[in-house]
Amino acid sequence: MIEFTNVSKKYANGVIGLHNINIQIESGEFLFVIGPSGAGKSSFLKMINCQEKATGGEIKVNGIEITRLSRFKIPKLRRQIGVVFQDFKLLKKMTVYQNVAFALEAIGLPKEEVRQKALDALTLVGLEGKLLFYPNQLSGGEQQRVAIARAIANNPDIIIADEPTGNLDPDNSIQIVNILKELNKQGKTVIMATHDHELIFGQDCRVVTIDHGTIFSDEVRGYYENN
Ligand SMILES: Nc1ncnc2c1ncn2[C@@H]1O[C@H](COP(=O)(O)OP(=O)(O)OP(=O)(O)O)[C@@H](O)[C@H]1O
Repeated sequence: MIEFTNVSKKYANGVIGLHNINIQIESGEFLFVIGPSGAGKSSFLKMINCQEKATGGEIKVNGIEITRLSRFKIPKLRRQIGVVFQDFKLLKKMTVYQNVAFALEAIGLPKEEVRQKALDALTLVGLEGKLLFYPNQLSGGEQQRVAIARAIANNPDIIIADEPTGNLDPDNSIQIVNILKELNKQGKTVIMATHDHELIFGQDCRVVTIDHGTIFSDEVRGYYENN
């Protein structure tokens, strides 16, 4: 479970990114986070893996209070959380396989486990036939699928996706959401920020709207039922 209690984020330059956020996200939920540009969606996601630290309030992830976590304990938290970004963040000089394997090697897994986990993750996203391709030989949708494989390869409980479809056309966007929904069916908590209202129409999921750094609405099935 992820639990925010009175969470605020004031950046060093004085800008308020988040103000008094209270929310509980159960394990196994699929949550869309929507809101206009600058609303605080990325700030909200960055709190969960300590990419940014809250300046007020408390955040618990699977029972652990993370706002005052020492920097030595952050890697352990991050191993529970897979992150997917809008711009894929793939390493250009590495193949599809190497991009996923590299992330697993970096946490010190043995070679055989790296191989198995990388192949399993790439198979799950349908890229087992493109292991030796380089990112610039792939479509945007395929590149994002590599990034998802990298995020899930070590079997995290939680997936955070910050505008993962922001650079993709509608068909590829749907495909990415379908992969995230499949991962959610397998038990993972998925939190996805998006600008794209069209994409979430008809999706039977909880939708949280953030505006001016606060939670403006939190609809368990509202979007689905009203649209
Ligand atoms: N590192 C930072 N330093 C200072 N201000 C920041 C920083 N990161 C974000 N902000 C500010 O915090 C507010 C919320 O930004 P955030 O990136 O969380 O919004 P967002 O909803 O994700 O926007 P977008 O949809 O455009 O990505 C904005 O006013 C932004 O300028």
